[in-house]
Amino acid sequence: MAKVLKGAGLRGQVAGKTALSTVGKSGSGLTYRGYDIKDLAKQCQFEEVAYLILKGKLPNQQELNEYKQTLRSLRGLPDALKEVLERIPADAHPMDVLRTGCSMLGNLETEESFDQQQQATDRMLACFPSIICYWYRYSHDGVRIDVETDDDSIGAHFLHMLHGKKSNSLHEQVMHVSLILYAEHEFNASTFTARVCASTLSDMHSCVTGAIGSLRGPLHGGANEAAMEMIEGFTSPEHAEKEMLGKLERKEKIMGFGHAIYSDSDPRNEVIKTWAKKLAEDVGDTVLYPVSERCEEVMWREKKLFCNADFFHASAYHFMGIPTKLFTPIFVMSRLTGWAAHVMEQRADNRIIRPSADYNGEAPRNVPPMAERD
Ligand SMILES: CC(=O)SCCNC(=O)CCNC(=O)[C@H](O)C(C)(C)COP(=O)(O)OP(=O)(O)OC[C@H]1O[C@@H](n2cnc3c(N)ncnc32)[C@H](O)[C@@H]1OP(=O)(O)O
Ligand SMILES: O=C([O-])CC(=O)C(=O)O
Repeated sequence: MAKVLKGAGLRGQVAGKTALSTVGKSGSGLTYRGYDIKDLAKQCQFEEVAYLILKGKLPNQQELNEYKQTLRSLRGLPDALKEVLERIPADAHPMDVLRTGCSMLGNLETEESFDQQQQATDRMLACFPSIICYWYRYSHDGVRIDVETDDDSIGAHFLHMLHGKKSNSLHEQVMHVSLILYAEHEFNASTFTARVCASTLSDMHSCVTGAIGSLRGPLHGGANEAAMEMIEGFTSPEHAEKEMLGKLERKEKIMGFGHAIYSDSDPRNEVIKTWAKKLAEDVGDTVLYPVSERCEEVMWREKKLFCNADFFHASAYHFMGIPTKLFTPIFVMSRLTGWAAHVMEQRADNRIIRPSADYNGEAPRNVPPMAERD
């Protein structure tokens, strides 16, 4: 494990301006364009929030209907992309599949000028669920699914393709909430990756491909999968408590806890936790939810570490029958809105992002001839 230097990781340094969200400001916790995340999760569908983040205002009913219709019309996949997906093995990680899928789409439907940035974004928003599920169902079940469903929302489209049947209204609602919660989060690692890429005046697909790679890691989006792998190994709250104490004793990192910006809670946790509880009741769970709650109690009691957005997402997704390895790709389906909006914001007022390094290597020296080297 690398040694963590004080002040490392650009912590606390302002790296640019954004009008998209505030994270960890006192009072409201997390806002998208001034709206509190809790109000958005209670009152809106994901497509409304995507519209807000990308276009700067909440849509009226007609604008929302038209936007959803546009997204529905963009769900299909080109044959060349399907061929690539069919060649990726079943044991590949779906984040790698999505990274390749995004990059391939950029070859087939290249963003030729920045005038096409909204179009390129809408296309990815509409077809990323198709990419994930087409590959997953082909490589795991051997079926070539129809990705052009008439489902109303992105979340329902995803669940329909994954399970081969329409989702129920509870699950569709949870998908709206989850996708809203994950949509945008200021200068997190994957968004910053996208902005650095955008600052070179690169294309939208390159920015998003890089961001997918950053989100994949367990210290960022990959934590929801790592949290699931941990909690499903616990058979009871008592067992969870014993194991968690052991992990803390051994100074192991516990995925789904802690945050680089929030200091005492992540406002998204309270929201997704409520829905995880509803889903637990819906499926009659008596283990996973109580185990998750006990993990939360132990971490707070022992270390004052709180659940971040990822922890209760794990059990919520699990109760909806979503395979663990598809958890982080769902994060992508949502965060794409934030990434693309940041790329647009960067392009609108750009200077190449190029920080300086504090050199701590060798002093200047001569290149020795080959015969004199060790
Ligand atoms: C949607 C998202 O991306 S949310 C983040 C998802 N990631 C995770 O859940 C991974 C687990 N969490 C972590 O690794 C970290 O908390 C991060 C990466 C989120 C933030 O990292 P940092 O800002 O460097 O953490 P921070 O400086 O607050 O850590 C303070 C101390 O708490 C410890 N700590 C922080 N998180 C954890 C954790 N999850 N488990 C155990 N200890 C932890 C650190 O080791 C550190 O201890 P030390 O001072 O003895 O070295
Ligand atoms: O902001 C961060 O560092 C990580 C995070 O919670 C997110 O990207 O949603």
